[in-house]
Amino acid sequence: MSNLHIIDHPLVQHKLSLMRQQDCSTYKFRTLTNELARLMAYEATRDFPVEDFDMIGWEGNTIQGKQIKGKTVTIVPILRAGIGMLDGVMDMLPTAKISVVGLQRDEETLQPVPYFDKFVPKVEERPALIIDPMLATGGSMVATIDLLKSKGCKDIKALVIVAAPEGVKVVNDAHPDVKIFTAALDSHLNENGYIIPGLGDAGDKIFGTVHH
Ligand SMILES: O=P(O)(O)OC[C@H]1O[C@H](OP(=O)(O)OP(=O)(O)O)[C@H](O)[C@@H]1O
Ligand SMILES: O=c1cc[nH]c(=O)[nH]1
Ligand SMILES: [Mg+2]
Repeated sequence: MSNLHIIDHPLVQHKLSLMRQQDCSTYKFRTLTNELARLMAYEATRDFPVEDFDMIGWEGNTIQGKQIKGKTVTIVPILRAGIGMLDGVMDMLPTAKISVVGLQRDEETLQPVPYFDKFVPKVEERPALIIDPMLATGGSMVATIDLLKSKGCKDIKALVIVAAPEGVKVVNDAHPDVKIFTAALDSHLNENGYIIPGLGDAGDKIFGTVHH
């Protein structure tokens, strides 16, 4: 699986295991989602290009600094669950512009049903970082990448907390240029399209639309 990058940092793996536990509360799940998003954003931005620039240092002399090159990144949360990662990613990319895509997976067909999108100006000139905790069948991710490419985006990355092999293959086949960053490549999907071992329904856990 060529374009998959598993972030095996000890902090990431520790926090992910806490999220997998059955008694993880909404508060804990939400907090851990953001903590993981922060750490993973750090890794996913490792290959951002930098350029030198001249600046005035503390002595009043001209010194060389480094800055990220090109247009400011757009973060693309997939509603709802992607919102759970947004604060964490923005901690690392505080000037990012936010483009939003709303998709709801049909529980029977597992197909993503679009219900909202709003892109920032000049989205086609920006690197895009899609965020969603779950990559299951890959339908939602492919639909989001399709949308971004239809707007002219050329530099797209995906950041997911847990990925299923089925979904990684679907995304790689449809969009081999898109790098996927994940904390875990899990075993498989069950008959309802849930990732095993996975996290359960991430949107429900982040938004509290589930009973504990
Ligand atoms: O890879 P896929 O098979 O498309 O499944 C993954 C999608 O399903 C979940 O969202 P869901 O549709 O449940 O919406 P929610 O975030 O509002 O709960 C998840 O957050 C992904 O967006
Ligand atoms: O395992 C899964 C699959 C899709 N969406 C989720 O929230 N969890
Ligand atoms: Mg959900």
